Amino acid sequence: DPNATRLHLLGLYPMTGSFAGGEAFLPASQLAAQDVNANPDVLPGYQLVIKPLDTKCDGGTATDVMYRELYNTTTTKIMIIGAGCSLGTEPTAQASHHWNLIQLSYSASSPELSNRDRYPRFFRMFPPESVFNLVWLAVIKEFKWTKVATLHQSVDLFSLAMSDFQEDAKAMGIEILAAESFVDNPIIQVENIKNTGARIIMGNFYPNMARRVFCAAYHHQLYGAKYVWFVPGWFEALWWRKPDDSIDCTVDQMDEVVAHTFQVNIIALPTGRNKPSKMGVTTEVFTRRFHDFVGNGAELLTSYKECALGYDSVWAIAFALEEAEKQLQALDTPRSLSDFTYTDNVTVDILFRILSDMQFEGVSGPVKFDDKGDRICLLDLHQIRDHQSVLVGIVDTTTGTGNDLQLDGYQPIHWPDGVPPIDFIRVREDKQTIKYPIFVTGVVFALLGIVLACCFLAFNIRFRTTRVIKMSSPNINNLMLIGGMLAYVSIIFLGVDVNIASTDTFVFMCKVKTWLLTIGFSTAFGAMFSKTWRVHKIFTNKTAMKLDLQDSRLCSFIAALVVVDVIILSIWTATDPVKATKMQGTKVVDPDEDDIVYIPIRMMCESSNQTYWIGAFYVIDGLLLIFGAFLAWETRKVSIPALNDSKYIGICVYNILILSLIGAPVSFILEEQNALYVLQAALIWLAATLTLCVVFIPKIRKRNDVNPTQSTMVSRVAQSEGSTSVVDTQNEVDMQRELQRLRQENIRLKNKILLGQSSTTLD
Ligand SMILES: NCCCC(=O)O
Repeated sequence: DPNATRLHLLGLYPMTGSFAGGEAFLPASQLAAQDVNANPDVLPGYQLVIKPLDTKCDGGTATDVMYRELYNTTTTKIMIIGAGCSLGTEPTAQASHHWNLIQLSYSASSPELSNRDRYPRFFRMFPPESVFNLVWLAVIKEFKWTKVATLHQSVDLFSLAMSDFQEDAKAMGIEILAAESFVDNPIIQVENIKNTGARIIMGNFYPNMARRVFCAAYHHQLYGAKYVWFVPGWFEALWWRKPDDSIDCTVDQMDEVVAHTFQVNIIALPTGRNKPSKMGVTTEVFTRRFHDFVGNGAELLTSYKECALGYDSVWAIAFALEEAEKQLQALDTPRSLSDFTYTDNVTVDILFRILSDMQFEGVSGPVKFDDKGDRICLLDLHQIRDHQSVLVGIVDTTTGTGNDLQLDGYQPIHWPDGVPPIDFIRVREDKQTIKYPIFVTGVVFALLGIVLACCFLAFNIRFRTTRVIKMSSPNINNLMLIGGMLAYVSIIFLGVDVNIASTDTFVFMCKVKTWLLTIGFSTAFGAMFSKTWRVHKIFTNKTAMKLDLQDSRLCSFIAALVVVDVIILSIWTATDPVKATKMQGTKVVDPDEDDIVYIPIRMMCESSNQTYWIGAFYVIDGLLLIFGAFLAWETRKVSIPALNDSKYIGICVYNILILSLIGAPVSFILEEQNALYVLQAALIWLAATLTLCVVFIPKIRKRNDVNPTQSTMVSRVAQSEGSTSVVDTQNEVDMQRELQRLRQENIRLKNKILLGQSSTTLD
């Protein structure tokens, strides 16, 4: 109608950017405007004109183009249609109501846009993205999955939808194994998901980011029959095949990785629906007309089925304007749409009420907005197969009857393995116990050690009156051997685990082992060092007095060490008793079946503060070793091999230090029970055996040696030991007397000199 008044709509369409749906929504809107204008019964006397602007799916651009259009042009816009992309819709819808403009988006789906306080004049033909959670949850429920991971792009559209999903999933008892988000590079997040072992992954991102996600999934092997991916369904067709310089995956690789991915969308073009819309257009007719209207209509419609929402949006606007015109005419002071200005809050209120109550049959199905201005609609579930998106089920959210997934009557879901994959790798406990042959070997070595110690003991007793053995303090040597035997016995107790004993017996054995090892160490090294202490005392003695360093004195020293051990062990046992605890090792994936992961479980006997108790023993025994090393150093010049063990003590301390330095850190790292037992048993056995051999073998070899030049010292030590049986030859007695006489003479002369000096001074 050439006389018709033009009603200008400001159209915001994303023609490029993350979501370039404008290329389909714009022609669909223009087709609708053409149909409205051609229909004399709709909005008579008016003609709809859309002024399309490209938002580039970008908030800044959308705001800029809208402001310019509203400020700089002479034509007043009566409404805004768009934007198509939430990034452009949120800032424009937050501002447009200040011009008293109703804004109706055909596809923006950010849940943020449901906020009536921030977007008071906003409606949309598309539901909020979080609605798709209903389908996700329905599928999860259908296949009895209980563990999922989520991955989303950090923008309101996806963040809000995903946090709603996580809340609803948790309420349903579904565990979120990972909740990852990214800005523009999802590689680390994809790897994190892989590491959690998740198999069901819910993804929310724009199609350009989806390509990056799936390319990363390809590189991290997070795809295939064992994985299920969900992504939005409003991506353009074949979105994964679009040329994209930001990814390093070939088209074939992308085909492989997206196969069997699920996509969820609204049902924008219900198939087989012959019910004509209010405009008298069936889905089929719309499809045909769209093909005719646009050159590449078929391709566009395949890419963006939701463009039917662009068509219905313009019709909704036309119906609202038509009704508003009637209501404006009926006002006390009649007016019309052509009188609209940006300060007119009457018209906008009328339009708002009309749209809020609107209900009509569109080509996309029933059109109705809820109290937040969101579209209520049917949802569908598609699966990508052979580069096609195949409809496999629907969820009807319009009836409020439970939101169950309806799979009957649709293409069956294809599972590459024939069955739905499991939602998480199966975790099995791998009880780690010490193997019998290893334990038996430990027992045999321990017994061999005990036999060796018994042989040394027998030798010590048999030759206790022999000069060399007598000089080396046989009683104290016997204590050293007993200490060694306790250490050997501890090897047997160390190998008793829950495989061969009850848990109570295991805990008891564990305690006994600690007692044996601690007391054995103190006894053996206490004995060794006490002997050296005596040698040190004798050779640093500056007086002629006879030293009281009999064996009983040395035994008291050893007993004191043992008593300290017993006190600490008793307090430990009483206040912080060891208990059997299950220790989990590092998970190991079954090499033949990567759905199964084994967790090594070790039965450990531990107490809460055992680090401190063990630390106390490390300090005490460390000090003992330092003391021993000091004595060995101090007595290094005593040239009586039979008497002085300092060289051997040095070797023993060195052995213990080396074995401890190797053993302690390796024991912390080792998780495998058998390897740990072998290591600990071998270290105890080596420490005991080396110590006993280093001390006793030289004595066996030299048991018949007698060096007359050392007999005076021999005598002196023997005296200190309170012995009377060995050194009472006349020669030695004479030498002893002579030495004593010379010492006394020496002291007398020294005193005389000192007295002489004093009298001189006095003079
Ligand atoms: N319905 C999807 C459009 C994308 C967006 O809201 O940004």
